[in-house]
Amino acid sequence: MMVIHNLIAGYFNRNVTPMINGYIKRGSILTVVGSNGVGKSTFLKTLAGLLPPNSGNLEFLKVEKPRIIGYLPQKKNIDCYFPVTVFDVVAMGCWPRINFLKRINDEQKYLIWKALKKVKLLNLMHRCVHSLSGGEFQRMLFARILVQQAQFILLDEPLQGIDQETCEIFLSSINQMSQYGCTIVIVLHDNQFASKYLVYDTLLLTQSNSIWIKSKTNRC
Ligand SMILES: Nc1ncnc2c1ncn2[C@@H]1O[C@H](COP(=O)(O)OP(=O)(O)OP(=O)(O)O)[C@@H](O)[C@H]1O
Repeated sequence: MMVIHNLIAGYFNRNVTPMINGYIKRGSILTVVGSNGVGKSTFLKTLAGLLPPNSGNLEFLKVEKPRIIGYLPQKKNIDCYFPVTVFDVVAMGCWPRINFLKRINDEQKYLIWKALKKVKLLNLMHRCVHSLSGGEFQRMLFARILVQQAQFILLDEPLQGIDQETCEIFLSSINQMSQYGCTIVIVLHDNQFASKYLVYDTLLLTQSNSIWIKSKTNRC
């Protein structure tokens, strides 16, 4: 379980989010919603450890501290012109598990292949990432998450620019990962669609307040 205590996320000394208190149970799904600019991505980056909290703290119960955190950023935060292929980007999901000097083994290659198949990108695996469409790019990032097999997964608008069929594939994979015990936090603009596939709690952020809405289903 992650405990969030009096957390204010922001940049340098500029506070962005309101004060947030709550906890995220292992194996649960939390959606983060709110209007543009309210601090959803900033909150996610703070959970990922990419930004230090401006105040308050985040704490994992010791036994549950995840070794690997999976993070799917928004496309605008990624350099799409870096000369790498789709396979290379998805293979980065293996990096936390392999020695820097070692090559990817057959088991890991199979994992990458399975992830690319799941998101329907097998035919584009040797393409340079700068030539992908927005939706293909998002599918590639999701495949990397699948390969990572992290216990704590943070997804920043994973459904952005994705067609309905692919949304269903993503949401059912997210569901499966949570059933295997992964804890998942997802920033969404519209969580109505997701509610058809997932059972989740919601953190609603406003300029002045944060409201933690518990799921009606008692899942944990
Ligand atoms: N690197 C940064 N440095 C300073 N301020 C930033 C930085 N990134 C974002 N901000 C500001 O922080 C605020 C919250 O941004 P954030 O991206 O977290 O909002 P959001 O709720 O995810 O918005 P959206 O729904 O538009 O994606 C905005 O006012 C934004 O301009």
